[in-house]
Amino acid sequence: MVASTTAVALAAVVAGLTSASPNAPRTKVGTFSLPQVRNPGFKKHGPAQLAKTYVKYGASLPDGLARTMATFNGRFDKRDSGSARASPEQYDIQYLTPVEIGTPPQTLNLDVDSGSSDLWVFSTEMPASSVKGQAQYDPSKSSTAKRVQDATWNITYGDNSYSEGIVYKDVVNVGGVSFDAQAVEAATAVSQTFTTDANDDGLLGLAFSTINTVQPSQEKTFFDNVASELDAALWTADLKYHKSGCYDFGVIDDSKYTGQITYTDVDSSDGFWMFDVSGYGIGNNTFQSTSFQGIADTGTTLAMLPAQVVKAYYKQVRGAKLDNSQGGYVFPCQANLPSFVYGVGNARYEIPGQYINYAPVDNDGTTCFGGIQSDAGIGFAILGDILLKSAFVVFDASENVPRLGFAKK
Ligand SMILES: O=C(c1ccc(-c2ccco2)nc1O)N(Cc1ccccn1)C1CC1
Repeated sequence: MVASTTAVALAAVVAGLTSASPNAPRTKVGTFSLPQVRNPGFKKHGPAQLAKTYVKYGASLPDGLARTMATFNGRFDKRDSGSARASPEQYDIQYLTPVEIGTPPQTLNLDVDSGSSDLWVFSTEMPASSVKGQAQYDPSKSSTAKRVQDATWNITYGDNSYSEGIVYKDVVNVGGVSFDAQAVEAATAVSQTFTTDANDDGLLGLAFSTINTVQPSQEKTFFDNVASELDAALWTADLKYHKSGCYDFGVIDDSKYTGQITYTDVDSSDGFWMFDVSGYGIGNNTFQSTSFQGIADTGTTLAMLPAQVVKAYYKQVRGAKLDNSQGGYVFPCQANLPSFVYGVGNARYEIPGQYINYAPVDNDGTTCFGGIQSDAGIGFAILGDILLKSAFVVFDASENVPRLGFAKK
């Protein structure tokens, strides 16, 4: 998570889930074929398959089988998937997604962040002076909130923003997918960068639970808690340039991308969705097959790439310069920016030059800040929103080795 400067958010509207009415008139369809696709989330389970057969033919379950199924406390009940809107703040600094917490539900707009693993929220447990317009989680108004005694958390992000607090377990619903004992990390203090972002009510971390900061007992991310109930243990990000996108859970919506999804293995040993970028290209110049490690981070606004790559990019931009007072490369706002191509395996994905003109740094819009900046000092590249919004991205934890999928759209 590293948002950058000023932010004015759009009100987030929950993307309603629609489904065809079961009583819709049946039209004669003649013949149709349903290509069989492997369900990536299918888990072989003999008793469940046998139980489904008994239920399908209306037979009652034999006692032993009924007991076996009962031990799975509904784990084999209706499978699940969900969809939640991701609304951009000004300059797409970050995307906010409505999340319902507690009973009755309290809706907070959270920054879905694949670069961190804490679900933390502005709360009534923090001083009023730190709250400037954000919605606050009030556990005293939730009949299902339970304090996790002696649990605390604190997290510092790459832009030196930080937050800390205490922990409750409560019901959390994201786009229709619900978990009834999610660790909700109620802030007791946040840095000024969070206080000044009036529309961001907290973060929903979707990196790996190994870097969750709750102590003394680490907590699981929302995704890790619901993964076993989803039709497939994956979620997808369809972020867009200057308009609302969508996070889906448990399903790959084939209407949201074109062509094939290219998958690449993830090294989650640092807790991030880290993978190998296979190379890069600038505009129509030859693709450079020089690979580097990067993480897919929906919570970081910009694309932080190896210094040599960034230098080569801005060499193609007349008037571009590294301005340390601004904290990175700037250029004349009228500059005609080349596109940037990144490789995943043999696939190539293009970021239009327009996406790389991030925002003006001055009031008269003369000088603009680049959407591609150097990853110097971080230790790996960060493929943030500037880059992710040019693709449909699958965060897939359905197999032993997690993987990322990228597709054009
Ligand atoms: O802000 C974070 C970030 C996220 C989570 C944690 C963390 C510490 C403990 C648990 O999670 N620490 C970070 O620093 N960026 C982005 C970034 C950008 C620029 C410089 C450094 N980083 C992590 C994803 C890479």
